[in-house]
Amino acid sequence: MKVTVVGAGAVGASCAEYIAIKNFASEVVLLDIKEGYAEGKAMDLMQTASLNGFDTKITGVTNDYSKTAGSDIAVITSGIPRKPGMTREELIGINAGIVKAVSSSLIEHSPNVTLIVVSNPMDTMTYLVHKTTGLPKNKIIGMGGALDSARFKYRLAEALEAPISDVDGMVIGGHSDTGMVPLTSHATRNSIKVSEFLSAERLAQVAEDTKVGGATLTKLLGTSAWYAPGAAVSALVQSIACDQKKIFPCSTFLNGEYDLEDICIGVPVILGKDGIEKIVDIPLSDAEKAKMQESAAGVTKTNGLLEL
Ligand SMILES: NC(=O)c1ccc[n+]([C@@H]2O[C@H](COP(=O)([O-])OP(=O)(O)OC[C@H]3O[C@@H](n4cnc5c(N)ncnc54)[C@H](O)[C@@H]3O)[C@@H](O)[C@H]2O)c1
Ligand SMILES: O=C(O)C[C@H](O)C(=O)O
Repeated sequence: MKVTVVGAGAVGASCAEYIAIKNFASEVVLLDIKEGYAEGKAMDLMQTASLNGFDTKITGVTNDYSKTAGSDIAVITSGIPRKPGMTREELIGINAGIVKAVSSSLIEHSPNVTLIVVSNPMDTMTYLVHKTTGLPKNKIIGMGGALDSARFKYRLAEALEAPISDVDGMVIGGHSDTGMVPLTSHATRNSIKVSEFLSAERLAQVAEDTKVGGATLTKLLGTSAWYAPGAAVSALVQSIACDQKKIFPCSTFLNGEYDLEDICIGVPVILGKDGIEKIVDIPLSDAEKAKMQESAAGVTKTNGLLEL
């Protein structure tokens, strides 16, 4: 199993590290445009192999796509992150050109690759890849919901004063400060609805804290987060590489599902060896349906800024 990660910055390196530590891929290629940067990150990571007990071979290259040839999965993290006070949508001007060029180069050398798009604004970047590459839609996956759901579980566990392993929950919709739809009515603590333990007000606070999870970290760190994003990407890569068929909310092209069309946005999917193997339709309340439509309107507005 060969995995390429484009962008050896904060998220790309974290993602490569988690993939290696989980020890399921034979090879990870890190590629960056900055001279020597990916080579340095790869060497540093390889020097953790004997300490962390993995055999994955990590190599770094400067913009040489021939070294990515034959990749089964590629992750696109190249582009700029936001600074405190910015929205993800403001990154479109620079990141659209980068994502378009990078996806085209990856596919040229690995025509059967499954692409995971991370660069922001992620739903729009996933749509861009869908519109410009000709890859089948099951092989184009936007990562956002897996991260947002992890943050939702963190906030739920905090409110419940429960261990995170006791908590389950999912966030669908657009990966934006206003567009996320945390499914509070579906969230559980060891199969008991969390509404049995938390007031409506406390649950609404959990949902709000979840939605601004990325912005909160960006304010604290001065740039956007990387550990949880890297871990979330590695979980998607593992589900595909090991054909685990796990359910994650991912941004995928919709053609009528969830009453939405011509958009990439986060919905639950089954991830296995064929990438997105199934979009899972779950019953939503009227309020959740309305939030999904509102979220989609926001993503569609951002998509309108693309030069396709
Ligand atoms: N979808 C999500 O959930 C999620 C989570 C975290 C970050 N992000 C996004 O991921 C992106 C990367 O974030 P980061 O914190 O790693 O940023 P970073 O600045 O640390 O790393 C980005 C890397 O991309 C490289 N790069 C730029 N143009 C390139 C090109 N054409 N080819 C190859 N490499 C190129 C840069 O040299 C840099 O090393 C940002 O757009 C950020 O908003 C998305
Ligand atoms: O918040 C960001 O800009 C980065 C990423 O989308 C995140 O949610 O951490």
